[in-house]
Amino acid sequence: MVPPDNISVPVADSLPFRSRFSYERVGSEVRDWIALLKPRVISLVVFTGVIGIYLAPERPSTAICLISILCLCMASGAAGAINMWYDRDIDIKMRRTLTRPLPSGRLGVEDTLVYGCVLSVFSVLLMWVATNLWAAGLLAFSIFFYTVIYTSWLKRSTPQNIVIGGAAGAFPPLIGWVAACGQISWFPVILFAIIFLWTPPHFWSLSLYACKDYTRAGVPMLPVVRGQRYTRLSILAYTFLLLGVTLIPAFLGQAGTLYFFSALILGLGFIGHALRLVRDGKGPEGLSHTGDKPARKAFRYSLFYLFMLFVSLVGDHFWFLTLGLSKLF
Ligand code: HEM
Ligand SMILES: CC(C)=CCC/C(C)=C/CC/C(C)=C/COP(=O)(O)OP(=O)(O)O
Repeated sequence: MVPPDNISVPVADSLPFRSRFSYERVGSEVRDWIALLKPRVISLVVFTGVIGIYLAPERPSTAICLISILCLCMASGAAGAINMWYDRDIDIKMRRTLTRPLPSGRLGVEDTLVYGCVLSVFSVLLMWVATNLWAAGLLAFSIFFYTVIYTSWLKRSTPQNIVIGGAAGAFPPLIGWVAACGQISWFPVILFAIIFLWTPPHFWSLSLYACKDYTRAGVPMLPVVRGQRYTRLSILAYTFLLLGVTLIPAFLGQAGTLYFFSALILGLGFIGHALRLVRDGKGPEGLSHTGDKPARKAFRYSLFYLFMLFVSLVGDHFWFLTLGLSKLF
């Protein structure tokens, strides 16, 4: 529509649509909306959920499996967006998070909250319609746990924040299992326990090299409150606990030889990284005397570890089903 002569319009608005439209701008805005979902975190979260679906005793139709995976993706992304909405005041103080869409002002604060809430509600309702009320309830609870219990309460109030808050990220295999078969058993509960115990060494490795960020933002992460040495020893303690718990499925006959040896080797590798962190903390106040490298390596290893551990569960399951080989114990 052509504006009447006596009304002045901003130059950009008076341009024809084609000149105002910029693929680059739209592209970077889409990238920002995706970044709000923490896509790389989603990839591992959803992977553990997929394994929960795969290992369940009953397998629903492919369509239901795909919808359940989509719901897990949307829910964990939505929780990530609400986390970024709530944390925008501290994200602006940390180098690692400064360039996120909200601290850098590229996306609107209210738009982000609406986006996170709409996706959350939609993912839970869709899970309910497509699978069952238990799976939808667990999905809703994990969003609540991550956004309300961890983000708005524990994260800023206690150095044990991620020990308790880690439960949120441990739910996906349980959710996948319940979505697939509508019931619960010990096996997915052990998978929950594995991710629950994996979260502290995963996060504390990162917090060792991001400690200055957390100090600046006033977030009471373990190395800020209890120091580097205590954090390094805590990582070591959790890697031992983790190794013990990962071997349980083999002892209970829920997994066999392939899984047992994979869990053992991967677990010893994690303990190795933790020991290196303890030995490395010989600088002043338990700081590393060789720089950030060992902590960065331990963090990267934590991601590789969880991925490979769940791959080995599937491999092991497949091995038994197709080759009929006997179990270890
Ligand atoms: C409350 C529990 C957890 C905390 C506090 C935590 C913390 C973090 C932090 C601070 C980062 C760095 C993110 C960044 O630089 O943007 C990160 C990265 C990551 N986390 Fe976690 N995490 C938790 C649970 C999990 C869970 C359960 C998973 C998956 C099963 C996971 C998977 C990942 C992945 C894949 C990355 C790498 C992302 C990248 O490369 O950008 N995390 N985590
Ligand atoms: C199904 C479902 C809802 C799953 C939730 C998955 C979940 C809890 C993942 C946790 C991932 C994560 C990066 C936490 C860090 O938050 P942070 O605020 O400490 O880290 P940041 O400083 O990078 O934002």
